[in-house]
Amino acid sequence: MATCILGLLEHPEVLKKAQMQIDRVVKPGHLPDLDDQPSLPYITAIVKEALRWREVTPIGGLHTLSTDDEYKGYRLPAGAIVIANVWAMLHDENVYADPFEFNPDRFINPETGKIDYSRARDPELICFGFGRRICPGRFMAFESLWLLIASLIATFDIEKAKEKVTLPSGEEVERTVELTHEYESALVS
Ligand code: HEM
Repeated sequence: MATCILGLLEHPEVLKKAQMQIDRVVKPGHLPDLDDQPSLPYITAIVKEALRWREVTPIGGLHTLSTDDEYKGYRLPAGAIVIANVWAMLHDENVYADPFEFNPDRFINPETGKIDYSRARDPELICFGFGRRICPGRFMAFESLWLLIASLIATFDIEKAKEKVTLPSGEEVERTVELTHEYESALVS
């Protein structure tokens, strides 16, 4: 959620586009629900991009090999610890153009406006781990995030917090609070 708010804070045009899609699809006075998901691909793209851009588990889970293995000519003995570099996979510029940009449009086909993973791989295939020990909570996690983010976008504007400051000259000015790791944002209903 925090990642998503940060991305929307830095990209007001993404927030506007998402709000316009919600306004077109969801009846006035209602919040988006999971039945609306197929008609709200831009919200889905925002959630996917949040999961990719600042992934929750950059090095996934640690696993131990139960038998000897080989990968690209490297011998991997039983007992070795294997760590999947999820961060590198989700920031590979061969798969995600401009990987450090928060850009949900990478998952949208410009012609159809629908979700399209042919230009950028679905981050869900990576960020929840792999194989037998893949995250069993991934469906619940994705749907909950989707509902939260869709509801947030439907009901609030997200802007940088503003503060009033008195300069040494006595003049009062309004400035935006800068983004740091302790960033602040303002939700405006
Ligand atoms: C955005 C949210 C989440 C992310 C990014 C995430 C990611 C992950 C990752 C990367 C693993 C390790 C997979 C591996 O070892 O290869 C994992 C394991 C696990 N996750 Fe999640 N998870 C999320 C939410 C949840 C939720 C909501 C639940 C439960 C309701 C959950 C339950 C579990 C459990 C039980 C494991 C251990 C599975 C095992 O070792 O067999 N996760 N998760």
